[in-house]
Amino acid sequence: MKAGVIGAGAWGTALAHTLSMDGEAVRLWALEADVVAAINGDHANSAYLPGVALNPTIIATGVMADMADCDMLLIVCPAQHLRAMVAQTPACTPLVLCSKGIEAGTGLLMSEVVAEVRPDAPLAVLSGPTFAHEVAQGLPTAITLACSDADLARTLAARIARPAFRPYVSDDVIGAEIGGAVKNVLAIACGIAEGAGLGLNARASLISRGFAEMTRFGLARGARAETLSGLSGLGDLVLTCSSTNSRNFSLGKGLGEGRSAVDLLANRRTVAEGAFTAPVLRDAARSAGVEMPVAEAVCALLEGRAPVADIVGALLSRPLRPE
Ligand SMILES: NC(=O)C1=CN([C@@H]2O[C@H](COP(=O)(O)OP(=O)(O)OC[C@H]3O[C@@H](n4cnc5c(N)ncnc54)[C@H](O)[C@@H]3O)[C@@H](O)[C@H]2O)C=CC1
Ligand SMILES: O=C(CO)COP(=O)(O)O
Repeated sequence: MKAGVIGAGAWGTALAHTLSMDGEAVRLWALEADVVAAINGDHANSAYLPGVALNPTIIATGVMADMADCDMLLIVCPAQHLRAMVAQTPACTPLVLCSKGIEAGTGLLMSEVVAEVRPDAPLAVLSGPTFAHEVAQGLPTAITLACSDADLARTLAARIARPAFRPYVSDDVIGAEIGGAVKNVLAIACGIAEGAGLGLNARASLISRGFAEMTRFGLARGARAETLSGLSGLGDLVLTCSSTNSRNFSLGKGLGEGRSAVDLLANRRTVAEGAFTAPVLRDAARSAGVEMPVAEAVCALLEGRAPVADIVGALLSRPLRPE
């Protein structure tokens, strides 16, 4: 049996590379024929993960039926495509959800989408501080593997763990998902602060107040506080809010410099999930009665409703309140 990865963007490719490091066969499904050809022919994916010599035991395919003999499937497509992708996967294989986002139109987390599309599929969530290019280089990180079935969690953790890739098991699936989805929106906010030249104090304040928003929203959705302060929440928040290696942070930086979201998002091949999650998160928070002023501010800038200075000014002039 071999591991399967659905989605050959940066993260799917890095995961396939990591899982195949000991010569294990890994099957990688890619949407684009040129990506399939490059992985099989050149052992490279210059479109999404340039500069990495991929292990030759990764076999790419564009045919979903080829994934039927995999003993687990890591789902690593953009969140807004997860419903369509999961509907095509072979039945009864454990699914490990690696996408970070909330579905537009439904407000559903990825596990909730799978529960609709594939109600019988055993599922887990893999989420944490994992820039794809670092993981692909074999640099160390730790990550949350959340699954409501403790036996399956242990089995998957053992299957996925590598010397420099260390999963910690949790049974809080919702908590792990909310951390990964919300941190992308907050990374846009920190990028905005960077682009607008607001300084490192502003960034630290945004991380801290953003984490308070993540926690309020997570608790309202049934997440546990310790999951939100763990690898998939605070861990990934700190990573993504600190570096232009993050697509979300970079998008925010462009917004902070005064460029429009339409301009920044046009014709891009890679995904900045926070741009899609932000309005869904705002609406979900409003309907749950959860205050998320930083997420609201990100939406206002993405929608081009006011200049950066006005939006920052509005955030800073909110009524004073206890921490
Ligand atoms: N890049 C990273 O460091 C990490 C990314 N993730 C998450 O993994 C997910 C995938 O991100 P990346 O691998 O970075 O993608 P990417 O930004 O490198 O590439 C875009 C991906 O979207 C796919 N795509 C485009 N149109 C599609 C469609 N209509 N249907 C299905 N797939 C389509 C492309 O084939 C490609 O695989 C996202 O949810 C992201 O938040 C999670 C952890 C780390
Ligand atoms: O999720 C990530 C790291 O854990 C990647 O972040 P970006 O999608 O912002 O690049």
